[in-house]
Amino acid sequence: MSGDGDMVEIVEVGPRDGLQNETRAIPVAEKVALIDLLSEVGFRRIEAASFVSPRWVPQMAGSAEVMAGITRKAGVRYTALVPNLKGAEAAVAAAVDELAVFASASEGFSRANINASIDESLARFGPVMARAREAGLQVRGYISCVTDCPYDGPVAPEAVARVAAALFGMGCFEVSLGDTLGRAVPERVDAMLAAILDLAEPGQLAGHFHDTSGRALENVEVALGRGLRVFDASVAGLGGCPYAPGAAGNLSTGKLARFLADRGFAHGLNLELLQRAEAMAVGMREVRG
Ligand SMILES: CC(C)(COP(=O)([O-])OP(=O)([O-])OC[C@H]1O[C@@H](n2cnc3c(N)ncnc32)[C@H](O)[C@@H]1OP(=O)([O-])[O-])[C@@H](O)C(=O)NCCC(=O)NCCSC(=O)C[C@@](C)(O)CC(=O)[O-]
Repeated sequence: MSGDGDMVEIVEVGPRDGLQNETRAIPVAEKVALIDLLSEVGFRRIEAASFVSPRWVPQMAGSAEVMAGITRKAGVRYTALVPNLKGAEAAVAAAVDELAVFASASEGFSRANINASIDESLARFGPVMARAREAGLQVRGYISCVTDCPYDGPVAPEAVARVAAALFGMGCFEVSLGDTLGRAVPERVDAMLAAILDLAEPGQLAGHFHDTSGRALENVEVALGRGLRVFDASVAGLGGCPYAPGAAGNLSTGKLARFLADRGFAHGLNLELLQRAEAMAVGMREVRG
């Protein structure tokens, strides 16, 4: 398809979704340096942190220090993931610009990732939404395992639609649809999107594809065809998920930007600066083994 100059927003999630999966702790100063460089690239949103239990995801401990250390660039929103009110309080105290809550379309992953059923997790988000409203912050919703779950197998589009309806119902301004395992095939992504688009506009959705099977760009293509214009990606393809065994990195930001440009979409990123950030991210991964 041809983009005819249409703008697509790439949300950079590497500092969170990428670095959360590295095997050894990365010093705050390195995270800050990466985010500061990414801030120059042209992103409107950078997912910089997550306020989750450090026992569950030790790699994200120090998120408050990261937020305090970065040099905020005008026009960039620095966002953070929160699983509950405790996380929301910490994120608000750290002056994040946008929150993200995360649920799963499958019970197995929900239990493994946040020690709660899907309904329990949704119930926890009520107080998060109230706190966000009080702080004047918008909240993004994530749904994991939108086609496949590492524990439960294939996931029905209706299961994803049910969680999406709940997230929109509580006030999320956008829902990001996550192929957590990176094994989604375009046909099933299309069927899933068809179900969600019965209850939401394309402009309320984002695509979040991991690239385990190397088909993330095909899935982006399907989503572009369905009208989506926001996609998450990770610098140098950092990433995975600590609670999704076998999941490889996120779709690489550079790969996505080139793919979009080739199809006539605008993305607003400075590719030279992105390459510098990619080199830094690759260096962080190599140094950390
Ligand atoms: C949800 C919990 C906390 C439940 O974990 P739990 O053990 O059931 O929670 P709990 O309420 O019993 O609390 C246990 C301890 O954690 C503390 N705690 C409780 N909440 C927080 C908090 N917010 N921040 C800091 N600490 C917290 C709490 O205070 C307590 O501390 P203790 O008294 O024992 O010292 C835990 O399971 C958790 O943090 N899970 C996060 C898992 C995670 O971050 N996974 C990766 C992100 S999701 C993802 O990557 C997918 C996505 C979004 O990218 C999209 C896709 O690709 O699919």
